[in-house]
Amino acid sequence: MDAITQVPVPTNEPVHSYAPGSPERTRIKTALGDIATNPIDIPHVIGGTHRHGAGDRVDVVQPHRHSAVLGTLRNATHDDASAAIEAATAAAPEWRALSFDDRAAVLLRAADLLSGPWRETLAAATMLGQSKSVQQAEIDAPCELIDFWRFNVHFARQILADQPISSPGVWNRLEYRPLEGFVYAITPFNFSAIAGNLPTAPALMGNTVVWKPSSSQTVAAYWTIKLLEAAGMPPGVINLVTGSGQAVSEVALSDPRLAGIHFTGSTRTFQHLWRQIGENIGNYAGYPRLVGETGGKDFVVAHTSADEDVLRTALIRGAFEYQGQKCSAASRAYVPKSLWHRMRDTFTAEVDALTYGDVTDLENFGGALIDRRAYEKNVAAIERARATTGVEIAVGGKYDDSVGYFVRPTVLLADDPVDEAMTTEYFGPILTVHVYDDSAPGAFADILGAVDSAAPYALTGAVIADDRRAVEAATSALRFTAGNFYVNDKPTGAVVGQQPFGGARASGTNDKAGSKLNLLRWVSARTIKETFSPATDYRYPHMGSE
Ligand SMILES: NC(=O)c1ccc[n+]([C@@H]2O[C@H](COP(=O)([O-])OP(=O)(O)OC[C@H]3O[C@@H](n4cnc5c(N)ncnc54)[C@H](O)[C@@H]3O)[C@@H](O)[C@H]2O)c1
Ligand SMILES: N[C@@H](CCC=O)C(=O)O
Repeated sequence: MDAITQVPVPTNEPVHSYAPGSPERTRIKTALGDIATNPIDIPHVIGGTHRHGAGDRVDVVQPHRHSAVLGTLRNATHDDASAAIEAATAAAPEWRALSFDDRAAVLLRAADLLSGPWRETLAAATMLGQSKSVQQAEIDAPCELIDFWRFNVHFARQILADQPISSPGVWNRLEYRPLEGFVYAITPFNFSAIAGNLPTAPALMGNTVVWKPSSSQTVAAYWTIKLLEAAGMPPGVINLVTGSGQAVSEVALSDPRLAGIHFTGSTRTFQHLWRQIGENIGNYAGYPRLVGETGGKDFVVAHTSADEDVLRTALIRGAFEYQGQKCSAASRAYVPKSLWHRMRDTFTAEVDALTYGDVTDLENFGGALIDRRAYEKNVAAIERARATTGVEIAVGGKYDDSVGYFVRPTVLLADDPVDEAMTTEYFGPILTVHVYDDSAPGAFADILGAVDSAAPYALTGAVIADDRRAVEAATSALRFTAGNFYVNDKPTGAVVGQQPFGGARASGTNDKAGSKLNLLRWVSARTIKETFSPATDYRYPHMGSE
């Protein structure tokens, strides 16, 4: 008989320190050596078969040492895309017929494997392939992905338990069916955890998936699918196709069976996909669910009462960890003049001292930008700032791509609160500060208005203030300016189960990855009403004669 089970109560995966002398430091060095010296011929994984398609070959390199090749992928062709969709379709009946517990067990086992023997493999692949410091890789590839897998199971169980009431003689039930068709997961370069979550969240809810990771993240993506196989994920449930995704979208977006897109990446790409789907809307069996978490121009606004050390730390960690390549990274700051005068020298000296370099040297704070395109975009932003009246480079502004795609942590000062540098996502280590005159009456309220209206995004933001009235004013004035709002903290580093993550406006559909809200997008509920004493006469009592 089927039991009503309870899934394990999740807790956040502890973050290892990798301090000198720690056992994890020894283990990660071994894993880094293994991955760096064994380049992979990366296959597509379709219906459980590892196959090398006929598409162009693309090298995946270490961004901080671009001569070092970690592997070679192939751009998926139309044939590869069709095969992946067919494999997902073929696997669907058996996968959705499995009990929730059976599906959940695959992800819980994957989480345990990642917490144990697979931990350093995924962390090292993320360090080398995406140029993350060991600390940044640790909070991503093992910890956040483990949390996604464990917490999603817990939240999914809550969804299944959410049932309607029943009146006497009736039993009402909600059946949480998977979507009819396949889900297309398209994932970004910057988080291996997001890459692992986007295909697995719909799979947990009973869907089968075509997964197209970012080319730059494909080494870690490959290890993720190997890990899922080791955890018992049946063939065809998640089908990995590599490369640019152009051909995959041409096939997937014109397939009537497309049931949903689970996307994280730039606003531009998501809008492109949305437009294509709009154009094809009459051709689908239903209305594809579109879930997209996209760009940001994330802010820190400081009040006159802000603690200088708190503000400095929030700015440095928020803007320059992972070279500013988090969608949540602080990239515009509003600092009162009275405070800026006191903190400028210490702040710029600390920024100047940040070390970016080869991430295998664990003493470094950060690494390089992901690729040449990102490097050139940030170099152009710096040179534009240098040439623009009213914009000053307070610190940084240097770059060098001879070995890796390195851009120094840079702080710009912009007189104009709507200068391009205050409104455009550069996705690199550039923080623009606007210093406002806090001696004028109503200055804080005015600056909150500027924060709200400057950029089209609404992803993350922070207020730094000790005066409670300022905290309240910012929380209220910026209600729609960020989907993740922080008080006296940096705007990055959301933890699954603690700060559900996502933003609105141009930043996405705000479906909060790693929460119940996201999982609900991957089910289509059926209401079942069963009547135990059905009516046998159509006439109502009021129809009787007096
Ligand atoms: N809001 C969030 O949760 C969040 C999280 C991480 C990153 N981001 C955003 O992601 C961006 C950086 O990531 P990126 O450079 O990987 O973004 P991107 O849009 O360039 O790429 C994202 C993914 O889309 C793929 N892609 C691009 N065109 C495609 C097409 N026509 N068909 C299929 N796939 C296609 C890419 O290959 C990649 O896998 C930033 O804007 C950042 O803010 C947002
Ligand atoms: N969830 C991450 C950001 C993900 C986007 O890149 C954070 O909160 O810093």
